[in-house]
Amino acid sequence: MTVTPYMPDDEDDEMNGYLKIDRYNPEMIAKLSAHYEDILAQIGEDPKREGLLKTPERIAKAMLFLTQGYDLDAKQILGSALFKEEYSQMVVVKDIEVYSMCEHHMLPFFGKAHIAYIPNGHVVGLSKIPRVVDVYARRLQVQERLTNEIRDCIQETLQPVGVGVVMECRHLCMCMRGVQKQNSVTTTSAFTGGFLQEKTRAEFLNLISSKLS
Ligand SMILES: Nc1nc2c(ncn2[C@@H]2O[C@H](COP(=O)(O)OP(=O)(O)OP(=O)(O)O)[C@@H](O)[C@H]2O)c(=O)[nH]1
Ligand SMILES: [Zn+2]
Repeated sequence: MTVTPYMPDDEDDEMNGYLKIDRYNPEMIAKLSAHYEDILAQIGEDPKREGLLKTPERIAKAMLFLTQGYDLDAKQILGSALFKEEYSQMVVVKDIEVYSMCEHHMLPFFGKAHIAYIPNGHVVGLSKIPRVVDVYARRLQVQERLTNEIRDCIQETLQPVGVGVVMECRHLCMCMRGVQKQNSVTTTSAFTGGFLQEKTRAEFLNLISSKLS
């Protein structure tokens, strides 16, 4: 079996050491592929039929991608782009797409994260906020822990006046199986510092509910 090693698609990633290429090494992919081949047989498929020949390897690569957060350091990523700046109002990055997998069924849950902080002498490079979301989302998760981990990472690294995180997700384990509710959305939130005050929290919630046309 030929295995193509994963390469970061962005030089910046490589330079910052975000991705440890070892995660995608051929030995690891081959080991995982063997397990998935076995699973295909166990569920009643024929792993030797043409359409499935490369499937174990594809799943192995997909799973390594979807769980790459275990090899990434969110605090290091966030801390790599802090800029001294006297801006003291709320910074909000909203509608960040989130794709994660629930730790109970390993089925996807997905939706949006809305994140705000009030700087305390430093601002962070904006792209680092969605990167932090991805680091924690690309692990086996529950939505509540994911929400708290994002909050704690920003609070501890940036030490801002406060952090607010709101997440809205659909869980496929509740849609495709089990209770089979297609439209339910779960909202979680986590706050620190200034966001524990009603006025600040209301400003954040108001900003994330407004639509840009
Ligand atoms: N709190 C929380 N629960 C989650 C999350 N993702 C999935 N779950 C729930 O985890 C629970 C696992 O419950 P179990 O009774 O052990 O598993 P189950 O028999 O598959 O449950 P059903 O989904 O009700 O069929 C289910 O209620 C899921 O809806 C999450 O992010 N947060
Ligand atoms: Zn689940």
